[in-house]
Amino acid sequence: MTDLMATRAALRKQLRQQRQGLSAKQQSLASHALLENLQQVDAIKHANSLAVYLAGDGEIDLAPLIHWCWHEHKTLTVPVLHPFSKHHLLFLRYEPTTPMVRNCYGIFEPQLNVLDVLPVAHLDCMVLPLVGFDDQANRMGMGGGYYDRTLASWQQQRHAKSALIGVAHDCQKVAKLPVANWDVPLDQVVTPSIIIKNDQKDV
Ligand SMILES: Nc1nc2c(c(=O)[nH]1)N(C=O)[C@@H](CNc1ccc(C(=O)N[C@@H](CCC(=O)O)C(=O)O)cc1)CN2
Ligand SMILES: Nc1ncnc2c1ncn2[C@@H]1O[C@H](COP(=O)(O)OP(=O)(O)OP(=O)(O)O)[C@@H](O)[C@H]1O
Repeated sequence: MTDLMATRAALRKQLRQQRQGLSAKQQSLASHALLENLQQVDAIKHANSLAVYLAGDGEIDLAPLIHWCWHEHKTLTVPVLHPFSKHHLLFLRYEPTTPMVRNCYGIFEPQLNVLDVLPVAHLDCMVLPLVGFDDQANRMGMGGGYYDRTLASWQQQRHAKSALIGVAHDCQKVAKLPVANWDVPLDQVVTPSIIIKNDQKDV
């Protein structure tokens, strides 16, 4: 393992422990405050189709956002582990009645049905969970490279107005994240108390 990967792995472990240590009350307050901030973001307001996620591991809960999006008749998708292509994700339509199963990590995902797969190029906005971030909008995830691979292909196909928004608890912020050359920077990072815009991008 390179020094960079070892540093990232140590930081990942520490930040995951931090978010796992939040109480149910802190989680609930955070998820509602996050919704208030996300509702200020143009890319969320104007998106017709979004990718979200179903929280586990102390991740900030998107349930309030999900219910608001359904109320607004936005199309939602969530990630599903690809059945054949290792470390790749599919994005499947997610509605209140969608039959759900647990994947090998214990995370709920829609039961696989090819008719429900939405190509990533069709998504207006991707809201992804962060393990860590910095004020340059660099990201670190769970380390499986699932979002890295998804974002590499999304980057090539995305339409001009699409947006990449990372969300996290405030305690996931670090001064400077060691970045890898395959990392795709976020357009914005939103937490319960801050909205960081990436200066390098026109958002
Ligand atoms: N809510 C949510 N859904 C998501 C992701 C995510 O980060 N959050 N993913 C984002 O990528 C994908 C799943 N990726 C994951 C990658 C690693 C682990 C994990 O717990 N790894 C264990 C090792 C497990 C093992 O070896 O089998 C660990 O690190 O402790 C979980 C999910 C797709 N869905
Ligand atoms: N575009 C890509 N194609 C193939 N492999 C990749 C790509 N991007 C990343 N990887 C691999 O995936 C792993 C991801 O490690 P990294 O530290 O970037 O995780 P991460 O930032 O937590 O990402 P993720 O949220 O996607 O899990 C690395 O081993 C890397 O070699």
